[in-house]
This record gives sequence, C-alpha cells and structure tokens, in this order.
Amino acid sequence: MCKYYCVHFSMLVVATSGAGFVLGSGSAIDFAGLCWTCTGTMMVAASANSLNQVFEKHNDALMKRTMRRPLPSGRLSIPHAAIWASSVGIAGTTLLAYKANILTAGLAASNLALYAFVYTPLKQIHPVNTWVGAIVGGIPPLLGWAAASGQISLNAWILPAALYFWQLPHFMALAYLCRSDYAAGGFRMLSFTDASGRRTALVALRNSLYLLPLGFLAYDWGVTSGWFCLESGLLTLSMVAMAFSFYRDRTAKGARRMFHGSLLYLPVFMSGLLIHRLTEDEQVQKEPNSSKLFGFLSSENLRLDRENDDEIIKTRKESPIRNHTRPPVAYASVAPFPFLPAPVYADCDL
Ligand SMILES: CC(C)=CCC/C(C)=C/CC/C(C)=C/COP(=O)(O)OP(=O)(O)O
Repeated sequence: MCKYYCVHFSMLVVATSGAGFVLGSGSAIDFAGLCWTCTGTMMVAASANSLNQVFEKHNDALMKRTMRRPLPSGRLSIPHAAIWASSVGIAGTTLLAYKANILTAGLAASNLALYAFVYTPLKQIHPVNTWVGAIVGGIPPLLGWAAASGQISLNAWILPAALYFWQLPHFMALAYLCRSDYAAGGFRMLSFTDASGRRTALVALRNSLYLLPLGFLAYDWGVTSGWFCLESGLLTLSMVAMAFSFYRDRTAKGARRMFHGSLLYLPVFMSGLLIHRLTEDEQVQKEPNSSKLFGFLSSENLRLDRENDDEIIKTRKESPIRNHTRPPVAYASVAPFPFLPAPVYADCDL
C-alpha cells in the first residue's frame, strides 16, 4: 500500500538558508540581501537536484517512488535537463557571488559538487551515502549566515548541526519504509543489509540524542535566549521518544511515526531559533560572560576576554562591514561543501 508524499526539499533548503541569513544578521535584517540569498540558493539547489536526476535516470525508472519524474517518464530529455542544470547552477552561483559574497558562492558551488558528484554516485556504492547526504543538507544555513555576515563563526554551526543530525532519523525512517524500492533502484541504503531494522533504528535514535545539546549551545553561544534552550530540549525529547519507539517497534508503523514526527520537528525547531534569536546588541551585552561551557574561566582570561570584547565592539562600530559574530572563536573556514535541496518524493508506505 503506497501513498505518495512529496517532501519539497528544495523549499526546505531555501527556508534553512533564509533562517541562516536571519540568524547571521545583526539587529537589522537586510531583506533585499535575504531575497537574493534565497534566490541564489534556490537556483543552485535546483541545479544540484537536476544533475542528481540526470545521473539517476535509470535508477529512478526502477523505483515506484521516482518513476514518474520528468526524465524516467520521458517528459524531458537528458540534454535538456543537463543544459538547464548547468545554466541555473552557473547563474545562481554568480548571483550569490555578486549579491552576497565569494564565500557564499563558493559554499554553494562546493555543496552542489558534493551532492551531484560525491553523494549521488555513492548512493549506489555504500550506505555511508546517507551521512554524506546529511552534510549536504546541513550546509544551506551556513550559506545564509555567510551571506549575512561575510564569515562563518562557531555559533553559525547550530542550525547546520541540527539539520545534519535531524536528517539521519528522517532518512533512516524513509529508507526503512522504502527499503524494497531502494533495493529495486540499486541504491545501497543501510536498511538494505539490516533486515531486522535494528541498526537503522539505532542510528535514528543516536542522532536524535545528538540533537539534545543544541538548544543549550544556541543559548550558551549567544545565538538565542534561554527560552530556546528549554523549548528545544522539550521538542527534542519528543523526537528522541519517537526514535526510541521506532527502535522498540521496528515496523512500518513505527518508522512512519518517526518520519512524520521528523517532518514536524524541523519547522518548529527553526521557528524557535528565529523567535528567540538575540540581536547584535543583545549578543554584545551577553558576551562578556558568554560560553559558560567553553569559556576559560580564569580571572586573567576573563579580563583579556573583556578587553578583546571592547576591541571587537570598537572595530564593529568603525567597520562598514557587518560583523555580527564573535570573531575569536574560529572561522571554520571556507569549507568546500555547498548545499542543494533535493525534492524527496516518497512513494512508499509513509
Ligand atoms: C545550495 C545547495 C547546492 C543546496 C543543496 C541541498 C540539498 C540537495 C540537499 C539534499 C539533501 C539530500 C541528501 C536529499 C536526498 O537526495 P536523494 O538523491 O537521496 O533524493 P532522491 O532519492 O529523491 O533522488
């Protein structure tokens, strides 16, 4: 009994990139910048999705979930799709480079490459593909943050981490429900070699547990107020409970509950982050005492820290470039993963 669900991953990718932009903004959100960033992300994501479908045309034709897509159903030719993918990818990356910055464009292009040229072939080679795919899905908020602030600091990683850990239970539930379909398409998912579903459910449970500290870290690193810590803790406990129940009840019903619960989790988590986000001024007020977890608490370090904060505030005031995050912590770099949203059409027992 297959129902057909369309999970519009592209829209999700754009939403996460937009959320990253807002979180990486200071007190005032640059709405034009937000629109350009979302448009550029959507274009690069569309390119990545199209390339994925070009490369998987024959596999998609073998799966109930995907056989009605434009390429396997013959509504679109491969050259047509490839020309579209290249043009929209180049245009989206160029748009991000001009309207945001090179860092954002580089992240987008690298994520496209990771998705289309690493993740996509890996799906037919090894179950590790799901973890690589989770990296791809985690990058879009980083794009948004980089577009808003011109940099990637430690606290930019909260939403990407949430997306990474969230995707594992989400895709494990999907892979469990669609395991015969994936096998027919020639994809090597973990659920394929895990007849009892135990390992699949354990991965879902473990990664749901990894989501637990993120609310506290968002608070501790000055991204949100303490309310988010509380709300995200409660929300994540319900995700953990669903994953645990899937582990105990490894049936289509348990997997379906996990899948639908994960669909609800992400928008609520992101809304909480946005509602409780701290503006630049609020962050500056919090910073002298910040990071109870990672701050080095000797009085000498605190004194140096305050001096550093004063210097940062002075620099921010003088600089025309918006620099919203606390610089010392680590510029986790111009890491080469871009993101793209891929529509996931679930045609299984969801
Ligand atoms: C800016 C930019 C490049 C963003 C990319 C974001 C992106 C593509 C996220 C997709 C995440 C993912 C692993 C989806 C599943 O793809 P799948 O191939 O398993 O889906 P399918 O089986 O439905 O084809």
